[in-house]
Amino acid sequence: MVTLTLDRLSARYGRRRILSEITTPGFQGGQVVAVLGPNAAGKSTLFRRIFGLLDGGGTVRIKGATGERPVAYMPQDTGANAVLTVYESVLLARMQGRRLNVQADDLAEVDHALAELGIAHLGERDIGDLSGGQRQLVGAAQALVQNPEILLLDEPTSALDLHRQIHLLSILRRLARERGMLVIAALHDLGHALRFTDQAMVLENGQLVACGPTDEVVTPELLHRVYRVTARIESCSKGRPQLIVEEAV
Ligand SMILES: Nc1ncnc2c1ncn2[C@@H]1O[C@H](COP(=O)(O)OP(=O)(O)OP(=O)(O)O)[C@@H](O)[C@H]1O
Repeated sequence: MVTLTLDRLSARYGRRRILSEITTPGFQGGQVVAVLGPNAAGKSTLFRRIFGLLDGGGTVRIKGATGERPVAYMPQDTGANAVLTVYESVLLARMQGRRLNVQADDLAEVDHALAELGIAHLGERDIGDLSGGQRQLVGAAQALVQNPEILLLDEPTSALDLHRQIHLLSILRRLARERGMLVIAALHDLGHALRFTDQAMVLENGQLVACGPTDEVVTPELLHRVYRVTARIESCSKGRPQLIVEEAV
């Protein structure tokens, strides 16, 4: 099973230090990990640093990976400059790092990802013509078809309507369990974090201020201290945690 551990991980933009010595326990395949924290806390920077797009001190330790490219990354802004159809863009993501020798199973994976995410009908559309939410789902499909062992998703639900938020997070949690994939997702919706993630790491000003099981990390005290809101957490009739936010302080 794949594990990912961060050891005193730092990152800078120019001379400005953004992340300061982030150290985590080993996150294991099969888990969904939330990366939480207010705006500008350093969540996107952390993803870029883990994916190797930024330099800095410390180590990203990946153990137990079987493939050559174990990590896939879906950035916050998936962009849409390429003149490609949705289908072509997802197929291209599938073929990353390999010669463009498309096999039947590559096409089947693309078909499956588009269908699972509910965007098969968009296959022939140019990606530049999509809505923000449609583009975000295409970004998720591009990441999923790579069959990564570790999947980094930077705010994958930020442009989605409520149904699609729940749908995507449910798929991610199921795939984590089924494939033994480690999913790490930045989320602003702490209710979703409580419902769909196993572990949470909380960043504030580039520092890791809390890390552990999500229901132990996301507490009224943390919400007050880090997010500056008063809130309470209750159980709904189905026993799921419900976050009730009262006011900004
Ligand atoms: N390319 C860049 N060059 C210089 N500074 C940057 C760059 N990208 C981000 N920053 C700065 O790094 C800090 C952390 O930004 P980052 O995007 O990692 O935060 P975030 O937690 O993802 O925020 P948000 O929730 O708003 O998306 C911010 O102060 C931001 O202004």
